[in-house]
Amino acid sequence: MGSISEPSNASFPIIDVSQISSPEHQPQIARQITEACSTWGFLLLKNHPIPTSSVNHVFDLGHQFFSLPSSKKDPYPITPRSIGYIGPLADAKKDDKASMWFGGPPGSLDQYGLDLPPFWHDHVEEIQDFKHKCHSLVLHLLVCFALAMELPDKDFFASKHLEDNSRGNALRLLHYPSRDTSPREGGTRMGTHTDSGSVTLLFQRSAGLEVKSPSGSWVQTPCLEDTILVNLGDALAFWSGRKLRATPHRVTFETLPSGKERQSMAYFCAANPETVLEPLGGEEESVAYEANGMVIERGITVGEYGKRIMESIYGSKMKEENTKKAIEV
Ligand SMILES: O=C(O)CCC(=O)C(=O)O
Ligand SMILES: [Fe+2]
Repeated sequence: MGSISEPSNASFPIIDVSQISSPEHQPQIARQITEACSTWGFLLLKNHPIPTSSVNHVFDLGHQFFSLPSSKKDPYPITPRSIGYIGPLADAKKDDKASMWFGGPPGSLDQYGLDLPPFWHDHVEEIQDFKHKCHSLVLHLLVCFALAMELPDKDFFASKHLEDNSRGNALRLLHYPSRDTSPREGGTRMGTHTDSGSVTLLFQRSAGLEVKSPSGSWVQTPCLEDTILVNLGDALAFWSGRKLRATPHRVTFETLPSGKERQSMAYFCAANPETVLEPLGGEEESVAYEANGMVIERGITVGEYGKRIMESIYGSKMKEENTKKAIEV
């Protein structure tokens, strides 16, 4: 593996979104965000509207939860509704990280509380509130894309990302444990992948994520206090006619050695399942859009795309499962 550059704040896009709701400043912010998403497919938001206290609270809850003995977590494996836990070295790729998933529309954590490890029973409201704050910010970003792409309706993307969409929106708390000895030669913390949906918000407590830079080299993303890392998924990249990019990223033992712990949290937002993915701009693309070993075809729905990803990973029995789980666990 080649060496990984240190985070470079000089070239990595960092965008101030304090005025994202102001009609006067929105067009300029929209241009900056869209430019970053067309080149890097990643950016850091600073002065964003999600209170630091909310972010820290969910991080602290996550830390308490991940510190519990396995007996309090393992009996609640992730379910088809994308609610539940998966421990280190337990997913198909044996990645050395743990995840706690909170999938589904508002209310589903109340409705399917039995899927949750008991630790979370007293914290459902806080998690749902945090998901709601994340969703509101994603909607702002989606308006920015439509404005900068000069679509006739600035809500073109946002109106197709309902918060109560049954499949799309999930919060994932991640914990990369520290160990005295490396668990496996050649293993990964999180394998190279692109996200599948539309927009991901990533909160980090320390550095460790690597992304493919526009020049093709792997670089570490900067990790600055009170910022949110944003990246895009394949469905939106395809739908935008490839104006927006879904960029490969990963976490390796090289940048996050086994002796080092790391916590992050990702909010994944995907379009409503009935949304038809027809590339905007209308140009005929001779090169197929390939992502995570699958081709996305024109006219496919977000729901069908999700189903195919599931089937490609789990086989044809998994018809009604959620997309996120399939790609990211
Ligand atoms: O741990 C991280 O920071 C990356 C998480 C990620 O890429 C994902 O969950 O899809
Ligand atoms: Fe990811």
